[in-house]
Amino acid sequence: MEIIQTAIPDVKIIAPRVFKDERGYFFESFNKRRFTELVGNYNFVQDNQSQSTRGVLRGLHYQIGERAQAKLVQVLQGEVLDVAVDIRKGSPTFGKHVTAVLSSENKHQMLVPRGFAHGFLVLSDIAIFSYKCDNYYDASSERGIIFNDPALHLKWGDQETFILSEKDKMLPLLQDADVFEYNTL
Ligand SMILES: Cc1cn([C@H]2C[C@H](O)[C@@H](COP(=O)(O)OP(=O)(O)O[C@H]3O[C@H](C)C(=O)[C@H](O)[C@H]3O)O2)c(=O)[nH]c1=O
Repeated sequence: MEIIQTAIPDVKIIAPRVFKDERGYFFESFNKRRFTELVGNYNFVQDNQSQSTRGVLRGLHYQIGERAQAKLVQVLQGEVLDVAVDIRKGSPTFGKHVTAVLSSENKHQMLVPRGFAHGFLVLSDIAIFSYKCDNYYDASSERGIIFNDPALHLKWGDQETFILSEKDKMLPLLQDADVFEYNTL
């Protein structure tokens, strides 16, 4: 398992060690001891999975306050452009983002810490997205930021149109969104 640093120190890309043979491949998709050693001590309590078609954009989402979630995200089928935005007021990288192509091919995972908004755009016909959360879902704590907020300077590839939920179409700009205090996380 190799850890790839990103432009935001707390956001990590994890490249698992893949064993290939004539049958196919094997890799440890999560190993608590190794993960704690190389990334940090997370108590993941909930696994989520979603399936989406090409052009679907889910996000930018997060849970606020005590119900904030760190996420370890991966793609089981297909390919996505994954985005994490730092929304920790006081952070030296506030408003900055990390993007990474995650796919069933590269098997890369991204650790999205608490205090970040997260989203992804599906680049393949179908994508199955699977991720661990270190806090339970709480609908009342759900917040979001509109994916094309000009202040974020996000580049979603050459996609012209996006498929969003009605909820995601109405998300606020970062300037109007609930954010985190850097020194409370
Ligand atoms: C997130 C979540 C949702 N739900 C229910 C609530 C809705 O009735 C239904 C679909 O939820 P939603 O449209 O919010 O699903 P996504 O758009 O994939 O949301 C996720 O997408 C982005 C990329 C994220 O990072 C978040 O983890 C999460 O917000 O599942 C649950 O029952 N439990 C959950 O943990």
